[in-house]
Amino acid sequence: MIQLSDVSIQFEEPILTNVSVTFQEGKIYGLVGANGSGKSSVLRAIARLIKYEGKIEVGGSNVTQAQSGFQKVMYFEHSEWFDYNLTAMDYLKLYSKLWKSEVELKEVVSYWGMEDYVNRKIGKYSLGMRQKLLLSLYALSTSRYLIMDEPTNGLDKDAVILFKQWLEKEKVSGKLIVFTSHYHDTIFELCDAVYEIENHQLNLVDQ
Ligand SMILES: Nc1ncnc2c1ncn2[C@@H]1O[C@H](COP(=O)(O)OP(=O)(O)OP(=O)(O)O)[C@@H](O)[C@H]1O
Repeated sequence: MIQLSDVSIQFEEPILTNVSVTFQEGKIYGLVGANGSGKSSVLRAIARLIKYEGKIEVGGSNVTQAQSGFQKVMYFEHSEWFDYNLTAMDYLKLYSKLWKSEVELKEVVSYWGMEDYVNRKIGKYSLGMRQKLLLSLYALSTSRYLIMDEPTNGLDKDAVILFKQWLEKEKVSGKLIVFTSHYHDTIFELCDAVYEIENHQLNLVDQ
């Protein structure tokens, strides 16, 4: 469970004001909103990367006080976070160790079709290639809480199909997934619930 209780986020302007919502394991949640409405900020708050007021509990533990230490949620915001001098294989090995993954690296590389470039430096990848690497890090994560910012960014249609298949498998295994995307993304078909950020609130959208 991820539970936001009376959460407010504010920069120069308010982003969220006194929002309470609960996300359950084994379900997929979508988050939409206008550009700049605060979608990424909500995910960053859940991942404890920014300050907020109120309480955010992940799996029952209180994370009101941002603390370093074990990162319970899996959040890799976007492919610009990669060090372009490293290779996909460097990251796959690192995440496999960090999350004590039992998934074979070979399987992940093959699922996302990264065989041809897995040992090349990330700086030479296209946007879609970097995004497949980013998604493959989620596939290695053993976290029950997958928080994703625009996961289909840069993917071609075949890769979107792979992503949808993978996401459904993760859901069936009991994971809780929250992702943001833009209004017309077909991945919202997979969601158990979609919320829209409007007027600093999270409003449930009729699907
Ligand atoms: N670290 C920060 N300091 C100050 N303002 C910030 C910071 N991060 C985000 N903002 C502001 O908060 C607002 C929400 O930004 P955020 O990136 O969460 O929106 P978003 O809904 O994800 O946008 P987009 O759809 O364009 O990706 C924006 O006005 C942005 O300028």
